[in-house]
Amino acid sequence: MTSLTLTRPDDWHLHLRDDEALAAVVGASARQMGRAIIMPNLKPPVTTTEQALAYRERILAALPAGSAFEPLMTLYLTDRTPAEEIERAHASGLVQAVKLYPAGATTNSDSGVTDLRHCDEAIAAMARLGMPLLVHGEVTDAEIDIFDREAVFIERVMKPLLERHPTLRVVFEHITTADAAEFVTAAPANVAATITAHHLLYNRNHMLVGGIRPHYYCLPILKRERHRQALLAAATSGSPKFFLGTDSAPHAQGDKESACGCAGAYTAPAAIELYAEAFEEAGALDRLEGFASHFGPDFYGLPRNAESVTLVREPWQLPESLAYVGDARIVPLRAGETLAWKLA
Ligand SMILES: NC(=O)N[C@@H](CC(=O)O)C(=O)O
Ligand SMILES: [Zn+2]
Ligand SMILES: [Zn+2]
Repeated sequence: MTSLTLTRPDDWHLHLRDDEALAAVVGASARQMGRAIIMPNLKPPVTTTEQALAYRERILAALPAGSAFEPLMTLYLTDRTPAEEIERAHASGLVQAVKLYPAGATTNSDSGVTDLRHCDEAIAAMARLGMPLLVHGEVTDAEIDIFDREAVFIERVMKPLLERHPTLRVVFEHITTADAAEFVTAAPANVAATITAHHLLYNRNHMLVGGIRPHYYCLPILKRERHRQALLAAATSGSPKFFLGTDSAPHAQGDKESACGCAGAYTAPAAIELYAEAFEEAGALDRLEGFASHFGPDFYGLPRNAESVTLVREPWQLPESLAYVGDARIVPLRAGETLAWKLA
């Protein structure tokens, strides 16, 4: 196959940051994606509808001229989010979902939830309104090994949550383990998952063998090869429960290449190309469109995009780095390397 035309994809999990960083990165996603679910982990986090709508305006203002990219906004759930805030968010028509970060789980998650039982009223409102809860699924207990945090989360948090709120629509974000893929597959239709391109392409050896590669460090951390294989099988299965979410998470080069480097892989500049590479490896390029362009809007109850995009088999080199904030640069995943597919 030398070219592949598909309905324009959407990104159901994206970090765009704010201010200068937003201006530097938004164009990369807008070039590829029709819409994206925008993560609310700013500093301070986006916890109210008013903040989400103001953030949306800043995103729209930062878009390249003529772009039709649509930011779909989210609220950051805290221990104190009132049910009325969920109702306001839903009524706005512009806030699509609410994000659960366990406190301390990842970048800018200090205001995250300490105990989900504090959020029962907000979550009951979401279940009633059909608003999805997007979950960063890792426990944060110091004694749990970083490679086990997702699997333990399923038992300790995800299962009890769905027992208390069986009709809640849940997206298990950026899944990284066979355990999560199996859990989502077995769950009822109100439970789905996003999968990143980097978790489909890489295992922990890519990050750690022959030297530590900070641009492969993200959360949840890359796992063993058998988990990557399970994710690839889920993504290419044709199941509508699994759809595209890049988790493209920009950090300045110096914040990644550091003695204490930030978590997050910047994949937006070549997102669909990276997914195409993963699907091709699995011999499933014909399943890419469902995963990238159909199942996400179907789950969110939104129309599929009307436009299409074309990928061509044409080797091209990703830049070593790109302009970011001030003098700082940002290093995209696979910087300086050659990719097989190119968005026409
Ligand atoms: N994925 C990451 O490693 N980092 C994300 C946060 C997140 O999605 O957990 C970020 O905001 O930098
Ligand atoms: Zn996350
Ligand atoms: Zn994320």
